[in-house]
Amino acid sequence: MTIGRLNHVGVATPSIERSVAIYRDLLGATAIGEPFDLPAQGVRVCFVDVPNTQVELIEPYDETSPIAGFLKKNPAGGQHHLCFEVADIHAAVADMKAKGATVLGEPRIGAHGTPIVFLHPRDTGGVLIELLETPGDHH
Ligand SMILES: CC[C@H](C(=O)O)C(=O)SCCNC(=O)CCNC(=O)[C@H](O)C(C)(C)COP(=O)(O)OP(=O)(O)OC[C@H]1O[C@@H](n2cnc3c(N)ncnc32)[C@H](O)[C@@H]1OP(=O)(O)O
Ligand SMILES: [Co+2]
Repeated sequence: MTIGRLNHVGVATPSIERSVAIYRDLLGATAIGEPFDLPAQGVRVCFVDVPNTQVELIEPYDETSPIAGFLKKNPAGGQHHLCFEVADIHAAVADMKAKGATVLGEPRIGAHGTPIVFLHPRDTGGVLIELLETPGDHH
């Protein structure tokens, strides 16, 4: 497996609305999508498009969200994960497992509508890594 393009940087926030105001008003972002719920993944999501990648703003969907613990430790929010594209998510999972990394759960459909999986931060130098099967084309 080889990681490819940095698809997005995940940023956890207690309030997508407040974070959108920061990226729009302070940082001058001009391509901010509409927030949307992803209950199956326990988050509300909003994409800030920048050249070559995206900031993926994520807010807990409810108290069972996988990012609830992170926000308890980091109440103001913060950098949460990096997402790299891979050609084949199943081959990537097999390769990661063969190399002894902990793959969290099974590949499932993420916010881009393609299969994703996460590697445990303990195997990746303390950085939560998401692998995403490359969408058909880059827009
Ligand atoms: C899928 C939709 C969307 C997309 O792109 O399509 C998303 O990206 S949604 C993103 C939210 N979903 C996930 O993050 C799913 C995968 N994450 C998990 O399963 C958990 O967050 C996990 C296992 C990484 C951590 O779970 P939790 O925080 O409940 O457990 P611990 O507090 O015990 O953490 C264990 C250990 O990991 C460290 N940790 C936790 N979160 C992070 C992080 N974001 N980056 C780096 N390190 C992290 C935590 O500090 C603990 O370390 P330790 O030294 O053991 O204290
Ligand atoms: Co993500």
